[in-house]
Amino acid sequence: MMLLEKIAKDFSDGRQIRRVLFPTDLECQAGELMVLSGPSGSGKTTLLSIMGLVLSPSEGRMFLNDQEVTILSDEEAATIRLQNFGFVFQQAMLIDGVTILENILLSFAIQGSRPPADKKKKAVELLKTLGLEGTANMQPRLLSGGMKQRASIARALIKDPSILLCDEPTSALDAESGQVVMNILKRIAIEENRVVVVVSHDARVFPFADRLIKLENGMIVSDTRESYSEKKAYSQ
Ligand SMILES: Nc1ncnc2c1ncn2[C@@H]1O[C@H](COP(=O)(O)OP(=O)(O)OP(=O)(O)O)[C@@H](O)[C@H]1O
Repeated sequence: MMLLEKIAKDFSDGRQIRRVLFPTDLECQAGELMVLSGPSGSGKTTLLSIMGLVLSPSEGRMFLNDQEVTILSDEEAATIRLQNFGFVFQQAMLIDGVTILENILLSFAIQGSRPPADKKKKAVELLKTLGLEGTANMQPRLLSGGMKQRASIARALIKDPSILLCDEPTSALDAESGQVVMNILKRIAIEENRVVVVVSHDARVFPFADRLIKLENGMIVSDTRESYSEKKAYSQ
């Protein structure tokens, strides 16, 4: 589904060029939860940003459903991104002053179009599946951190993306809310057959991983696909 071939990234500070991601091969499959872990500065967010077509690699090729996306113009890449990707961040980043439902449908407003009626229905259904029934007309400030994060997952899923990329989705949450969020992300991967990639340095999310990848100094140092899910779940 998503294939990275020798993807590398260099950053320049104007004087020096520094390689922060060394040539990386990676294939991401639908139907499993992939966790990218590693110490601070190891290149997790850089890799996730390249996967989400937010950042261009310095070298290598990337394919999405057999289409090479590394040769696309910025505009074409943006279209592919809108069609295929959903993003969840450390902070839910909901807009205050508008309701949860309006937050979920915001991308349609940004594009200048009215949300189609079926999307409103879908947003309400998503809220229900995510345990947020009854919150559609509430303001974000009335929700707990965990509820806000679940609303941000609904926002990411409204366009039915085949790939969901999450950067530290539990690190602002308490253990219990983090567990709820990880269970949801795992279900989204397995039952809805999507690619779900979670960047986290939090060992408590590792038991949820179907595939656990560790990065160190811009390199994948381990890639394990074993039944972490049967091990101890997210706990204190
Ligand atoms: N825009 C940029 N310009 C220059 N250097 C950058 C830029 N973005 C990231 N870096 C550097 O690239 C390296 C990898 O950063 P990255 O954010 O991918 O690591 P990370 O593993 O996600 O870290 P953390 O867990 O702290 O978020 C770091 O040394 C960082 O300073």
